[in-house]
Amino acid sequence: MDNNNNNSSIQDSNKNEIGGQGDGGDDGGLPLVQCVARARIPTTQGPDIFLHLYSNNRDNKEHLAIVFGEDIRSRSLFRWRPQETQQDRMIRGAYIGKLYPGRTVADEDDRLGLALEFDDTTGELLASKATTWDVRNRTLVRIHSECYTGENAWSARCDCGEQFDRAGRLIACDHEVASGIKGGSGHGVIVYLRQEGRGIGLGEKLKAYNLQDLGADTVQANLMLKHPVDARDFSLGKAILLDLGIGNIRLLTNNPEKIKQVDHAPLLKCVERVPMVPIHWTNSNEGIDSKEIEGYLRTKIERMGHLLTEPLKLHTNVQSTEANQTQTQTQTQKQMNAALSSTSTLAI
Ligand SMILES: Nc1nc2c(ncn2[C@@H]2O[C@H](COP(=O)(O)OP(=O)(O)OP(=O)(O)O)[C@@H](O)[C@H]2O)c(=O)[nH]1
Ligand SMILES: [Zn+2]
Repeated sequence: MDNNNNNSSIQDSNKNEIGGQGDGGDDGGLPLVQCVARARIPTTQGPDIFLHLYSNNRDNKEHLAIVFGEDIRSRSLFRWRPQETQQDRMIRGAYIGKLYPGRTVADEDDRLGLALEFDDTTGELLASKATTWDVRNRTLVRIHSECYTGENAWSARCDCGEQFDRAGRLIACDHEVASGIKGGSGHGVIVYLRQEGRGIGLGEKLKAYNLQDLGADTVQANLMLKHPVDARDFSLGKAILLDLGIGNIRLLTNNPEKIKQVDHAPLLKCVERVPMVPIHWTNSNEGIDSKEIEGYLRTKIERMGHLLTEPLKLHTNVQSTEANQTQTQTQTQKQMNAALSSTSTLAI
């Protein structure tokens, strides 16, 4: 295909900075997302991944998609833009195959013998089986919420960093022997949403941690700070998945609310839940082991309905822990209520 001609015939496409969703179907009120740039990242773990950076019309945060599989293509990234050159497209990451020194054409990969095709009128990528992941495939997906402490500060208060690593390993492998889980065989997506602290931000999460050290659980701490238990919104994640041409999700989660929220019929369907069992539960020599994480998991199971069925191996006896917790929490609640009503020191 002569891509320069193609370019001139699609001047009307992509008039807006922010593009449409997925295969162009009804987006049912989802935010508009636009993949701004994509690049190949060779990893220390094995496979190359393709990092996608998104803008959107809901917030000004840089949400990300970590894509395993070169053929999972962002529709908004690949769509032809008026007047752009093949070099522009390669720089944005809208190329097939791999870049190499001296490459001049984005839409064709001579080495693979493959070429992308586009609608002459709209500039939309025409997804063919040879070049593009099929929207009907069941795709392993993790929708991950940012957690600075768990990902960068070696926190043993939560398992976010561990879950992030594990999601990548599961997507890369065919089959995880220890759990029997069928992997993604190199195809899948980790959507990385910038909703730190279940949406309350890092500063507020740190305050919540101090309340937890004073005896509150994660749910109580959020409520004491006058935040919802979970302030997250997964609609940006859905819009990103649709933009990537994903239709059937095998969702890595224990969170029933996430399963409910991710469905967006008829375009996006959670066809399977793949459990995220803490590594320490299956191998006591590995994974995070701390009394804080046990409290965190306990609260998830007992107060947030997370689908974790393994018995908790608490550092202390379950019943006495519950009794102690109730006592401490009552005390803390009283102290906190008093503090909240009499002074502004804990006000947000
Ligand atoms: N407010 C608050 N946020 C937390 C706390 N611990 C972890 N987080 C945040 O929780 C988010 C991770 O969500 P989780 O509820 O742990 O897990 P999930 O993603 O809902 O569920 P899974 O898919 O099963 O992992 C990240 O944004 C973390 O920053 C906490 O104690 N308080
Ligand atoms: Zn975390």
